[in-house]
Amino acid sequence: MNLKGKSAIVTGGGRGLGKAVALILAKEGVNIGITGRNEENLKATVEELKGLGVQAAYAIFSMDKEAAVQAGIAALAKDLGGVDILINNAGIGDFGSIEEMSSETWEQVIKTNLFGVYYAAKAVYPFLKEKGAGDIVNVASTAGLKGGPNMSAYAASKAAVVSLSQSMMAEWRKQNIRVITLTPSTIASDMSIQGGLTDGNPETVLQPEDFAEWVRDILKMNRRALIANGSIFSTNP
Ligand SMILES: NC(=O)c1ccc[n+]([C@@H]2O[C@H](COP(=O)([O-])OP(=O)(O)OC[C@H]3O[C@@H](n4cnc5c(N)ncnc54)[C@H](O)[C@@H]3O)[C@@H](O)[C@H]2O)c1
Ligand SMILES: O=C(O)[C@H](O)[C@@H](O)[C@H](O)[C@H](O)CO
Repeated sequence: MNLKGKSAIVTGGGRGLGKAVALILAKEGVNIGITGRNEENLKATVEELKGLGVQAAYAIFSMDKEAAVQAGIAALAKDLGGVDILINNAGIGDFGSIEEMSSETWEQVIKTNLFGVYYAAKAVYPFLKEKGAGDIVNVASTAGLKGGPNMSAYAASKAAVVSLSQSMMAEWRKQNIRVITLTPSTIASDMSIQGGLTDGNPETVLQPEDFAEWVRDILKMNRRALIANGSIFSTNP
């Protein structure tokens, strides 16, 4: 794939997975616009990107505010002279039980992770349509394929992103726009450390142990559980 000279917008590109993807694309010669909320991170990342010899710019906005997402994406498209690729990566992981998590937090997770992905794709779409080609990568999670304990809002938001991507794919294929859904498992980042899924050491993933415990509990309930392709399906006995 020759990506040299293309332009990509990476939401949540100031740290974590988004920053890693932005750097990889920049090494391929892609001009990068990153978005986020922390100006210090964004500025430092833009300098790193420029150091790789590409154009780089940032925009600050919150993914849950449609008008702000639209204005921020339009500003980056102007800075970069167009957009070819959207990496729809920004998201929050707020982990907790259904019983204890406040409904406000639940709503905020859905708004950021689902509405945010929708707002950003919708804002980028006219630029890709005009070019007659483009790529949108929506970052979901394995959590969206199966759900799990203490992640009801997060998993529901990511399941919806999987479905939303399929609708985008179906609607926009005629405009030659590819829509790709990523469903990563646990990766050491600020989000997974704060969520108690890892301890920051790339070798240590804590969450699968909880998850295995959950599977054992399902089995104890005398339900049949089938594990396939990283997903768990349980059926009533
Ligand atoms: N780390 C993992 O194990 C893992 C696994 C699967 C999927 N993911 C997904 O990968 C993506 C990146 O996560 P990460 O692990 O790098 O976490 P992270 O917390 O380091 O990065 C998240 C980024 O999203 C931005 N963001 C969050 N809420 C925002 C908002 N309201 N407005 C604007 N920007 C906002 C943050 O500023 C940050 O840059 C997320 O969508 C996450 O759900 C992560
Ligand atoms: O941040 C994430 O999205 C999480 O890491 C999930 O992907 C879990 O790791 C998954 O549910 C494994 O059981």
